[in-house]
Amino acid sequence: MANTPTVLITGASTGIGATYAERFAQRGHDLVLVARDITRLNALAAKLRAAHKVEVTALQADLTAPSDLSTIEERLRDDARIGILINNAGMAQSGGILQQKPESIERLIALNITALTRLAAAVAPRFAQAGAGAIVNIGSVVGLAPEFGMSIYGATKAYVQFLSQGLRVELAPKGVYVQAVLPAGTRTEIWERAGIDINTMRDLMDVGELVDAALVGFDRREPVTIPPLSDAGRWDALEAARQGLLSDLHQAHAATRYQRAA
Ligand SMILES: NC(=O)C1=CN([C@@H]2O[C@H](COP(=O)(O)OP(=O)(O)OC[C@H]3O[C@@H](n4cnc5c(N)ncnc54)[C@H](OP(=O)(O)O)[C@@H]3O)[C@@H](O)[C@H]2O)C=CC1
Ligand SMILES: CC(=O)[C@H](N)C(=O)O
Repeated sequence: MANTPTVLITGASTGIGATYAERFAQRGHDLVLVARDITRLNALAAKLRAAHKVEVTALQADLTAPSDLSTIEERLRDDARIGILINNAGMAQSGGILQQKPESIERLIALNITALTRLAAAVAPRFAQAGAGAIVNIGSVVGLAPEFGMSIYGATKAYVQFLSQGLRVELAPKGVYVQAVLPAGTRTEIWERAGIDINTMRDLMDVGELVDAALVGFDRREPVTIPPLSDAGRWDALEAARQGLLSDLHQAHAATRYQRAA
């Protein structure tokens, strides 16, 4: 695989995805940009070609639409130049489960879970075969916090984190790098799209700062990168507690505390 492989970025028309596109173009990577708004994608592609002399392909796709998703899967399977997947496209919802309609739940899961998983699964065999490649999945700190009251969105992001950690276990021995990035609130259009007034949000991170931090983690080959977390030991402690709990599970018998007194 090339030293500067082509990067396929989903949700690249704005926000975190568009910023990844700029940063990878600055590094000299050719790009494949995916989103629904082809006008915005074409404008970004033209700007990046002119500024950085890289090849940029814009692909219009609604990743919740089965035929569009299949097209992007095919591209990931077949285009051997693509060596990095930034699985970024995602959406949020305002409110908890009592506020959601079946269609909006369906769409959220289709984009945040199904599309992200299928794209990773499409590219993984080729990367594993090549013994190289990187899959970056954008989760959220909301996936760590059921307390935030965004249960469905948070659950999709907890899934992204679990999937990323699992894929790392499966694919790292085959030379494939998998990173989960967990941003906290970041200044992008996601808030407005979810019907949340951005002016009600305090302390949002600038999107450039977020992506630059995520790329520090990428360059270090971190499994999980949490840009707003100062003390890395906090994450390590959480992981150690989880591992400790696993080692205390005994499958053959219910724990004594669940056994009825005879
Ligand atoms: N901003 C934040 O506070 C945080 C964001 N995140 C995560 O980061 C990721 C990016 O978010 P952010 O940049 O903020 O969001 P934005 O809303 O700014 O951008 C979302 C991107 O995804 C694309 N997109 C949305 N729906 C679809 C679809 N059905 N098919 C294809 N592309 C789609 C949009 O393009 P188009 O409309 O052209 O299709 C756009 O390019 C998401 O996964 C989000 O959950 C995580 C934590 C915090
Ligand atoms: C809307 C949100 O909650 C945000 N995208 C996040 O994940 O923090």
